[in-house]
Amino acid sequence: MARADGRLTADLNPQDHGPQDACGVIGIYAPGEEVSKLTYFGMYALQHRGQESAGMAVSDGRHMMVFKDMGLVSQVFDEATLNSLQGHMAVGHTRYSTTGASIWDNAQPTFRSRQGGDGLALAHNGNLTNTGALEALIAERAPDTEVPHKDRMDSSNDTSLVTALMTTYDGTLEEVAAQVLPHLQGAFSLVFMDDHTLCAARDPQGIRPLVLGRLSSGWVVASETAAIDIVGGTFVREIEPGEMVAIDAAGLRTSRFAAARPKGCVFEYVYLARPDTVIAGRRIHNVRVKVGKILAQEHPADADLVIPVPESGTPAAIGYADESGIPYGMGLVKNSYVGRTFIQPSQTLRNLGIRLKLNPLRDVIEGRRIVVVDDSIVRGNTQRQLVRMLREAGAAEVHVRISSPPVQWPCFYGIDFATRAQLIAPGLDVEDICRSIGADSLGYVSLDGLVRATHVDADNLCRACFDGVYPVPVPVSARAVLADATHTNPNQEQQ
Ligand SMILES: O=P(O)(O)OC[C@H]1O[C@H](OP(=O)(O)OP(=O)(O)O)[C@H](O)[C@@H]1O
Ligand SMILES: NC(=O)CC[C@H](N)C(=O)O
Ligand code: SF4
Ligand SMILES: [Mg+2]
Repeated sequence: MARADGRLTADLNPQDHGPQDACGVIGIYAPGEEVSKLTYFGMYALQHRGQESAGMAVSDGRHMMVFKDMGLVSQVFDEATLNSLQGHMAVGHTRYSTTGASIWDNAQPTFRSRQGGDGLALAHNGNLTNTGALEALIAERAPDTEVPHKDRMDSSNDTSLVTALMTTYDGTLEEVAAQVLPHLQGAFSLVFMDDHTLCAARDPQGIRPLVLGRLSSGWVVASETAAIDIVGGTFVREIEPGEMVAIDAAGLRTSRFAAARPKGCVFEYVYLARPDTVIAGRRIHNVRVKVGKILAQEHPADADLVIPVPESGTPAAIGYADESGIPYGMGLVKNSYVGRTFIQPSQTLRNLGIRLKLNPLRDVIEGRRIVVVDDSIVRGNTQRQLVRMLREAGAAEVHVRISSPPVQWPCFYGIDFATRAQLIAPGLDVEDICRSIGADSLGYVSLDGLVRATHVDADNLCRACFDGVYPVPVPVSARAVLADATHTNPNQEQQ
C-alpha cells in the first residue's frame, strides 16, 4: 500500500491487521550526555511497540526542537539529524495509531507553545476514552483555542487534546499537569517536557507500563525496562498508577494526581512487551515460558515435535516442550526484516505474505506430528495459513496451542484489535475455530492459567479483551456496538 508520502510500507492493508502494538515512549534528562543519541537508542529498543512513525523533541533549556516523520526509527533519524538535536533533555516516541490516522500530523511527540514562550512536547502510550469531554473542556476554558478534533486541525489524535488542554493553564509544567491529568480517562503513560522540566505520568489504572531508571548523570523514563538497559541505565522502579514524577536541575520530585486502582494490561505479558522486559517484578520471558507449561498441562498433545511461531510464540513453546517432554525444534524460519505484523489484502498476497515472513523447514516438519505454539489468535489468518503451510511441508498432524485465551472483545486502551466482527472467536467454540484454521486439534490456555503465570492478582489486571469486563468506561461511541453484541454482555466493572 502506498503511503501519503509515496514510500512503501510493510502493511499492505492497514485495515486488516493483527494485534500490532501499543506505542513506545521514552524521556531522558542527562546534562553532559549526547541525549539525542541516547533517546534514539531507547526508541530503537521500543520499536516493537509502534512502527508507523517516530519522533523526538530535544531541549537545551532555552530552545526546543522537534523532529518526527513516518517510518521506522532507523528511517526517520540519521547521524546528521541527531547531531542537530542538541540539548540535555528529550522525549521520544514510536507510534502505532489508535486514535487519529497514521499521518505525519499525528506523529508524536505532539508540540505546542505554552503561555510564557516555553515549548511543550508530549508523548503518549495508551488511548483516551473521553475525548469528547476533553474537547468540550478545551472549548470552555479557551474558546479561541483550536480544538484538534472539532476544528479539523491537522492533528486528530487523542494525544493532541492533552497538549492543547495543557496550554490553557498557567503555571509551572507540574502545576499545569496536576490540573489536567485528573480530567483524562482511559490509558495514558505520558512523557512530556517544557524547556526546563521532564515529567512522566501514568493513569490511575496503570494500564500501560512506564518505568524509571537512573543514568550516571541523570534519569530515564521509558515504556519498558529493556529500553533502560539499552541506554545503559539502571532500573529504579515502576512509575505508580496515578503518579507523576518531575525531573529538573533540582532533582526528581514525585506527586500523586489520583489514587491507584491497578489494572495492568495482561496482553503485555502475552504479546506486547519485549521478552527481556520486567513487569511487576517478573521477566516477561519467564512468564511466557510458565504460560507454555500451564498450556501443556491443560492441553496435552500426542506429538513428535514442538515448534514456536517466532518471535512471540517462542518462550511459550519452550515451556510447552519442557513440561510435555516433547522435543523442541525450530520448524519455521522468520525473516528478520519483516516487522511484527505483515498484512495482505488479497488471498494470493496473503499466501505469499505469510511465506515472506515465515517459511517452514521441510526437513524438520516432514512426516512428524507437530505441536505449533503461538501467543494469540486474533482473526485467525496467521494460524489458518500456517497450518496449511505445515501440511504442505509434509506434517503428519498439526496441533495448535495458544498461550492466551480466545480474544473475544476489542481493546479501547491502546491496542487496535480488529472490530468484534473481525475477531474469529466471538460466537464460535474452540471446535469451530479448530475447523476454521484446519488444525487436527486446538487448545487455548485458560484465563486463570495465564493470570497465574503473571503472579499478579487477577483483580489488578485488565483482562477485557478476553472476558469483556472493561475496567474503565469505554468511549460513548463504542457502548451501543458492544451492547448490541449477541454474545455475552460486556460488564462495565464497578468503579
Ligand atoms: O490471528 P491473527 O489476526 O493472524 O493475529 C495473530 C498473530 O499476530 C501476532 O503476530 P505478529 O505477526 O503481529 O507479530 P510477531 O512476529 O511479533 O509474532 C500474534 O503473535 C499472532 O501470531
Ligand atoms: N498505541 C498508542 O499508544 C497510541 C497513542 C495515541 N492514542 C495515538 O494514537 O497516537
Ligand atoms: S483489553 Fe486486553 S489488550 Fe486492552 S488493555 Fe485490557 S488486557 Fe490489554
Ligand atoms: Mg505472531
